[in-house]
Amino acid sequence: MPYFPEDFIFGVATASYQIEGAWNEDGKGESIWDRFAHTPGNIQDGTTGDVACDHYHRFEEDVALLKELGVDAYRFSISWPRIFPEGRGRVNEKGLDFYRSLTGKLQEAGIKPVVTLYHWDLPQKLQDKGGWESQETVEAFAEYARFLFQSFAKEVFLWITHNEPWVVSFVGHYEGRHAPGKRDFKSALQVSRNLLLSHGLAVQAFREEKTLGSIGITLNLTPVHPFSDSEEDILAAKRCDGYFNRWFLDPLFKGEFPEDMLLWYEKKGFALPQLSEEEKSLIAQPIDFLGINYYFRRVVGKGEGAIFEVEFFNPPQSEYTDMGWEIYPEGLYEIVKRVSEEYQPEDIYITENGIALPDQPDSKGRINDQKRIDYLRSHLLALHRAVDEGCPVSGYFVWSLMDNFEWGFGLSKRFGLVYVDYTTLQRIKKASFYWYQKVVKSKRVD
Ligand SMILES: N=[N+]=NCCCCNC(=O)[C@@H]1[C@H]2[C@H](O)[C@@H](O)[C@H](O)[C@@H](CO)[C@@H]12
Repeated sequence: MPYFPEDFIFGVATASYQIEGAWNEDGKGESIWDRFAHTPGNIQDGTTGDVACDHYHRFEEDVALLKELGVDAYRFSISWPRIFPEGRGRVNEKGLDFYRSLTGKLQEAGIKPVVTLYHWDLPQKLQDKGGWESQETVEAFAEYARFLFQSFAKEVFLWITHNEPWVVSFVGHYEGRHAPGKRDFKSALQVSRNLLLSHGLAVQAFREEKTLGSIGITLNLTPVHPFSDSEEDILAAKRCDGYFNRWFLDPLFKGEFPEDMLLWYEKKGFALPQLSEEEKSLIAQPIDFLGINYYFRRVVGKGEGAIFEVEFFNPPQSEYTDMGWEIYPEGLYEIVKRVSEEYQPEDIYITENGIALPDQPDSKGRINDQKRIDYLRSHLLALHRAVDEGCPVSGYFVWSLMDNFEWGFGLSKRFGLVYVDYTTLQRIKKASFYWYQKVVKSKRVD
C-alpha cells in the first residue's frame, strides 16, 4: 500500500481571479482579466469572474471547508490590483486586510499558507503602459513582491513568484485565448523574458528582506511524445519540448535559453536579443523549490503549422477530460523523473493536478465524481513511484478546492473537490472531497 512520507504536504489550490469575485469592491483596481472577461466574445459561456465563487465575502466558510478536508497547506494567489490598484504606488489597505484575515484564519485552522504572487490578474493600468512587454511592469512586480514579503514576513510557508509563465506568454500573447488577448509571437517571446527577469528580482528581494519560508516558481510541464519513431516526428517532439518545457526550465536552472529554440525562432524571423551575463545570473539564481503543474502529455508529429511545423494527436485509446485533455498519469512520473535528473531542483511541489468533469448533483443533491477519484488516485500512484525512486518531491496540491472560473471557458468547467452552485453560491462536497480527506489523513493512496 503506497504511503507518502509522514511530512509530505497534501493541499489544494485556487487563484484570486478564479474564486474571489468582488472585482471592483473595497478599492480593488481593474485587472486585465476583468477587462478581458467584460469584452464580449472572449469567454466561451459569456460569464465573468465578477462574482465567481464570491470567496472574497465567503472566505471564512471556505477556510472551514479546508479545515474539514484536513489539508496541511492551502495554495492561493494574491490579486495584485487589490493591493496596488494602479499596479504600483498607492496601497489599498482594505485589499491588504482581506489577505491578512485569510492568512489569520488559515493559521487558526493549522493550515500552511502557500502564496502565488502572480496568477495572471495584472493591474490594467500596467497593461495600458505595455504590460509584461514593458520594463515598467518588471520593476512594478519587484516592488509588489517586496511589499508582500514585508507585509507577510513570517506567515507564509511557500512563495511562488509566477504561475505558468508559459501560459502568460504564449496563451496570452500568441494564441490570444487569455488576457490581454494578443496574437504576436515576438511579444510572447519578450513577455517570457520579462517574466523571468521579474522572477529573479522578486527572489533577490525575498533574500534581502530575509522573509521566512521558501521561494520558487510554478511551471506547467507536459511530456511530449513523438507520434511515430520517424526522424521528423522525433524532431517535432523535440521542438515542442523546447517550446513548452525547456524554454523556461533552461534559463531558470542553466541560465540560458535553449540554443535549438533560439536558432529555430531566428530562422522563423523572431530573433531574441541575447541575455546579458547579469540577466542570466538574475534569472538563474538559486530557488528553494520548483512548482510543477501537471495535467496531461502531448503527442506530436511533423506538420505544416506555421511556427513549429507540428501536428498534435489525440491517441484514440485514451480517455479524455471535460477540457479535452488526455488522461495520462504516467506523465507525472515521467516529468518529475526528467526534471529531477536533468535540472536537479532543490525540491519539487506538484502545485496543481486535477480534472474537469461535467459534475451535477443527483436527485439527492450528491455528486458522485468517481472519475475524479480515479484520476487523482492514478496520478498520486505515479507520483509515489517517483518519490519512491528518490525524486525530491515534498508536496501535492489538487486543482482545485472548489469549482471556479476556468479562464476562457468561464464557469462551465468544474475542477473542484467541492461543487459550487453559481445561482446560490452554495458549496456541496463531492465524493472526491471525502476520498481526498482520507488520503490526507492517512498519507496513503489505496
Ligand atoms: N495549449 N495549451 N494549454 C493550456 C494551458 C495548459 C493547461 N492548463 C493549465 O495548466 C491551467 C492551470 C492554471 O494554473 C489554473 O488557473 C487553471 O484553472 C488550471 C486548469 O486549466 C490549469
